[in-house]
Amino acid sequence: HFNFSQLLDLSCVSHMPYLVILDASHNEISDFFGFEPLKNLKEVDFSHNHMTKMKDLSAFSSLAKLNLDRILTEEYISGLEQCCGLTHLSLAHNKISRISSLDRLHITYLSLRGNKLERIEGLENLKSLQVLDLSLNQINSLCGLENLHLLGLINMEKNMSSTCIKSSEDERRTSTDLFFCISCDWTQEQPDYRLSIVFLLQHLTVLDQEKVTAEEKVSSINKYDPPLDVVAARDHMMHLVYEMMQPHVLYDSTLPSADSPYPMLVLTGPQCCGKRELAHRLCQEFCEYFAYGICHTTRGPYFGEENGTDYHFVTEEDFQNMIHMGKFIQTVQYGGHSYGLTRDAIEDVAKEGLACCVHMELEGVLSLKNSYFEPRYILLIPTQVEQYIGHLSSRGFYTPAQIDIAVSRIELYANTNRGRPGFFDNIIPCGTKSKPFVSQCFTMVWNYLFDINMNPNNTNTHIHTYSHRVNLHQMIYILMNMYTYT
Ligand SMILES: Nc1ncnc2c1ncn2[C@@H]1O[C@H](COP(=O)(O)OP(=O)(O)OP(=O)(O)O)[C@@H](O)[C@H]1O
Repeated sequence: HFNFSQLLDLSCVSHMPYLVILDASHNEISDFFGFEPLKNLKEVDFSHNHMTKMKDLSAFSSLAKLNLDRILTEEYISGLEQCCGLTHLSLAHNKISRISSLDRLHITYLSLRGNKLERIEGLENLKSLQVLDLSLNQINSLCGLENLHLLGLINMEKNMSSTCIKSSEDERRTSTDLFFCISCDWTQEQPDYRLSIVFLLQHLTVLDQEKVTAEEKVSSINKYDPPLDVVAARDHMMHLVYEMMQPHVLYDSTLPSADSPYPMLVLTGPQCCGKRELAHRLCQEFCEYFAYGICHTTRGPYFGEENGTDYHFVTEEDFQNMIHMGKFIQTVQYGGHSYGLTRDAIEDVAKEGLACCVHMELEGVLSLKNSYFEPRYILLIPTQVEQYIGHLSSRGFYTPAQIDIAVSRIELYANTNRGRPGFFDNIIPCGTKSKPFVSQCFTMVWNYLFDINMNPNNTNTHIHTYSHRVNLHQMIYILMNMYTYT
């Protein structure tokens, strides 16, 4: 183990074939002349020297650790790609503006601190990389690190302050896309600085020399890609708080009584699976039991839609005002628009002595499940994807991207049903080849109810003798169960 000082050349060590560790740091070495590669050399520290030209390193194939910090030269990485045993490489405080020729190495530790890097490139194939120091550069994006799954320690201190990544409207964010769509500022004073990096590099254990805590990991996920339950809990909490800030109003028709909650039916499933049409038809055909709960939306009406029938169409500003006035029970963002169900919409139906029937996406269901309402939930799930795509396309409203989102959400519903038994009270698989979704579902519902009401021999007629709420519950119960038998 040699340590020199004021050394000018390395010829003296060329004749030490068994040398394993060479520390030639902090000298005056400016060239490699006369230094022949040593077969057993494992660790070399050439840092803090004055080389203007680096020797071709291709002959140093046995090297495992190489320190080339502060050697003040620009073109020194030559033949590094041949050092296939290299695991630790330090190139700090040089003038590197581009990373190259490292991609075939199995490096686990890499320091590029204090260089002139503006972007991270050439590291994407360093799959074994565990520790990376990129501090003191001018980097403004983490793009290029997204596939380094073993990266546990990173130092990004003192990089350029600029907004690196623009936010995206696209809801289908893959983890790679997220590298582009999280808006973060690299100044460490920014509150989101750590969270955004911890989120993007989820295997990190140390960031900027500070341990990444479990709390930070959870907060970063909740911030940038929150699970649906978290979104729903926040939505519920927000509406609850705004409602509490308003003068107290007693919604007597929808308050749960001691023995039974207000009866409500929620049809859920991916966009355009037929739930809206089915809800309307149920409310028309069984108008003595159900009425449609009209949601609010900020999207514009499609051709043929009427304000106050399909939705209350409102501006984003009005929608926000309604949120602040504590009007909503739940709201969701879907396809870039806001949708929400107000307490008044349900109360209007309840005042007529009817059960409220609404349709909504899964996020709405999750939020509603946090409230004191206890609806029954029916999931309508397309079983034939091609037919479902055809159905979406034939409406002519949706872009291919919107169709892709709707189709991908079939899996979300199926997974929720698989993973949470009892989450949906019933499931209607829709989409046989011969009949469109809604007619098929409706015919099943209608025939069954018609049979109960009209057939004098039917023992189920006792539903009419119960109290009104119980009747309504019974009706919903029947709806739930008939699919189990058909
Ligand atoms: N209050 C709400 N909460 C959650 N989801 C809602 C709410 N109101 C509507 N939705 C859902 O938002 C999605 C988009 O609604 P929109 O009316 O724009 O869709 P659509 O293309 O007409 O499809 P659909 O026929 O399913 O309504 C639909 O799946 C709808 O059920």
